[in-house]
Amino acid sequence: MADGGGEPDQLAGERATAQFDVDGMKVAWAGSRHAVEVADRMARLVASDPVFRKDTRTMLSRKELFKDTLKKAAHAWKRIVELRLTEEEANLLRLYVDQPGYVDLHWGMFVPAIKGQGTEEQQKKWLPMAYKFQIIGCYAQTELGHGSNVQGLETTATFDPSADEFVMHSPTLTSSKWWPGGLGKASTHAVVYARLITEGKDYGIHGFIVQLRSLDDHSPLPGVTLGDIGGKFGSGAYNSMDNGVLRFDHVRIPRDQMLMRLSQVTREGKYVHSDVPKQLLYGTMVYVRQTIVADASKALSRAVCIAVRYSAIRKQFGSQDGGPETQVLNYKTQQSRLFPLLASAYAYRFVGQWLKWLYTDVTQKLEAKDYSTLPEAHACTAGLKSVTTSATADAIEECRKLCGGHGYLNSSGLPELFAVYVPACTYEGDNVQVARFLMKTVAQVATGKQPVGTIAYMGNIQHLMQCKSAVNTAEDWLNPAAIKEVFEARALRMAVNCAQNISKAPSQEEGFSELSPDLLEAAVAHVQLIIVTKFIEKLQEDIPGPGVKEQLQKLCSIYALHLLHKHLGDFLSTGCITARQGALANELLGKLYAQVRPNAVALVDAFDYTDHYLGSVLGRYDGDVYPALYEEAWKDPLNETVVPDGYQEHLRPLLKQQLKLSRL
Ligand SMILES: CCCCCCCC/C=C\CCCC(=O)SCCNC(=O)CCNC(=O)[C@H](O)C(C)(C)COP(=O)(O)OP(=O)(O)OC[C@H]1O[C@@H](n2cnc3c(N)ncnc32)[C@H](O)[C@@H]1OP(=O)(O)O
Ligand SMILES: Cc1cc2nc3c(=O)[nH]c(=O)nc-3n(C[C@H](O)[C@H](O)[C@H](O)COP(=O)(O)OP(=O)(O)OC[C@H]3O[C@@H](n4cnc5c(N)ncnc54)[C@H](O)[C@@H]3O)c2cc1C
Repeated sequence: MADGGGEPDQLAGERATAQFDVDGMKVAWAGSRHAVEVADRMARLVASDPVFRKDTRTMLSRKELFKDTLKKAAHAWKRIVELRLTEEEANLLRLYVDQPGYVDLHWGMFVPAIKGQGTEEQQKKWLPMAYKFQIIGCYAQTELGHGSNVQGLETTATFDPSADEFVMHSPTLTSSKWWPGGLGKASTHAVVYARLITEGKDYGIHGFIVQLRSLDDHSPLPGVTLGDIGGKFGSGAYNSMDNGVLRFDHVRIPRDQMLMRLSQVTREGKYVHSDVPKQLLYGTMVYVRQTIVADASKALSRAVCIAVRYSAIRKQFGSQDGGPETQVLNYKTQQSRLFPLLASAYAYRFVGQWLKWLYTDVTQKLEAKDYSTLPEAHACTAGLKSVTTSATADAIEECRKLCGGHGYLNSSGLPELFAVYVPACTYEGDNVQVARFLMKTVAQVATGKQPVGTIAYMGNIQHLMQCKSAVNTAEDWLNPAAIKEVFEARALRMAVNCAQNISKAPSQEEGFSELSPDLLEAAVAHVQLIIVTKFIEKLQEDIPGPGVKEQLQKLCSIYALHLLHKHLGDFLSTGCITARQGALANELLGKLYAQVRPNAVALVDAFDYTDHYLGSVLGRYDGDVYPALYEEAWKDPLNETVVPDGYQEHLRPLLKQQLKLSRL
């Protein structure tokens, strides 16, 4: 036992009860043995480097934090170059540095925008500079007055044939670019989205590469107004990012800085649109949404890892005679709140891996001019992004509550994790854009067209509209086919209900508007079906390691059945299950929680996170929580002096005055 009552042995005991091979689970989580090895190596590289320390980050002022972010980004780049890291290694190194900054947008959006929307010539010119950090780029789309509605953007790019240049201009206050990460202080360039005007006609939104700052002294170029938009939610957290404001006053750029893969403006000013679908303009968003889904499982698994380990250490009640108290992880309520989140972390991990595959597949098809899978990719990325981010933000907050009072301390890591994570619900849109896609599919199914991919189940409409679940015992819910059938039936029936109600409206648009809350629920049901299905499909793969597949089967059942329990109203009102079957699902959930209990700590160990990356005294691998909490407290700047600053001015006179009054 450690000094002060911490119980490091407690976690060793927990690890000893695991009924599966943790190394095997690490492989299942990471995707391959190679992925485990690289991630482990990069995590340790970061953890052992003093420049990447982050334990006092929440105590820094905004300016100190931003400078620290610049230092870490530069140091990370130095290490990447010195060690000749591969792209995979470099991405992981940045992940483990774990501090949002301009590099995220440079690699995550600026480079992909040029790759996706630039011609070969433009890529040849700009990408080598971006790859070597000779220029730093951001993605400047959102404006003060327009975020979700991209077609409503006001910034103009007017072609001037006499000079062969575009004139970039911000005509109103609301047209100021507002929010782009990295824009405020770091970026030298941006991909700017603006209305293209040529020959007096407005051709809508297009992308342009614009230099913003001097490459000599970093000052804004003439006609460019730039700055940071101000402090954001939480101490530290996303304030390491310089989200910025940008205004143009008739700034000129050469014609060839319009991204011209989708459409071109000729030397004479003629607008030409190629045969590429115009929605490819939104391709960078599809790419980044796919990465945001993968990030959801990372953020969620971190929170769950902290909450599970701490719940195994923390003891409350249970002894009337001075004997040991009960680990809070043994309480059924703690399990019923925590284990669905543990299962969700695994579910999001696997759906994220699948989404990455889907994105790669679509990209290859696009190269071959096959655009058929683009609508599905758009619907899946937008839908999964929206559902996984909002569930993850809620889950991090739930993990904080599950850690009681100590979860509210910065040293728990949870407040910062929440504050950094929660904007993911907002950026890249919070609407589940999948609903229109579903309504189109329902209409197509009615004409006899057979849907494919994630909407293939809709082709089974005859069966799914009238089937009744055959579940008769709690254990029947362990059958993946039984789960899949009710999730498919629920999603389809909700979508068909919406389509029928829309058809009764005076016009389709009015129907869409009136029914948008129902459409959102139908979209969520469809997205949850995708996540459940991808988890089930994962279990059909060869998963080596004693007991690994069995644990994943339990987690898959927990993930699906907790959704069924949470959305019981949907399943009952659409007639997919009976109230008794709902109760049986809940009965099985209780049994599954008991089976996961001895494996819980090992299941979070399989995420393979270093203490540095977790950044939490409550989630420490060794479980030595109390001495660490105690030690952390003394690091607070308030404890630098025993008597606080301000005592002489504000406390002493007050206390003296009270003394005088009491003597009266
Ligand atoms: C190393 C990697 C690290 C990466 C980590 C990076 C993290 C960085 C952190 C933060 C980054 C944040 C960046 C941003 O926030 S950038 C700004 C994002 N902005 C948005 O998300 C705006 C949201 N709005 C939308 O998405 C809009 O709905 C819209 C799609 C733009 C609407 O456009 P529009 O009005 O033209 O379109 P419609 O809705 O009418 O749709 C027309 C048809 O097009 C189809 N569609 C829409 N989008 C797409 C797409 N992306 N791909 C394919 N098809 C698309 C749509 O379904 C309609 O089809 P239909 O057949 O019905 O006509
Ligand atoms: C931390 C952070 C980083 C960002 N980084 C970038 C960046 O790098 N580059 C960039 O260009 N942008 C960036 N953004 C901007 C971001 O993409 C937008 O904030 C986002 O797209 C939402 O737009 P909005 O803020 O205008 O919200 P709004 O669209 O004003 O949304 C407000 C509310 O209205 C609802 N709403 C909007 N339209 C509809 C509709 N048609 N039907 C129903 N409800 C609707 C929304 O759901 C929401 O509830 C960032 C934002 C944040 C918070």
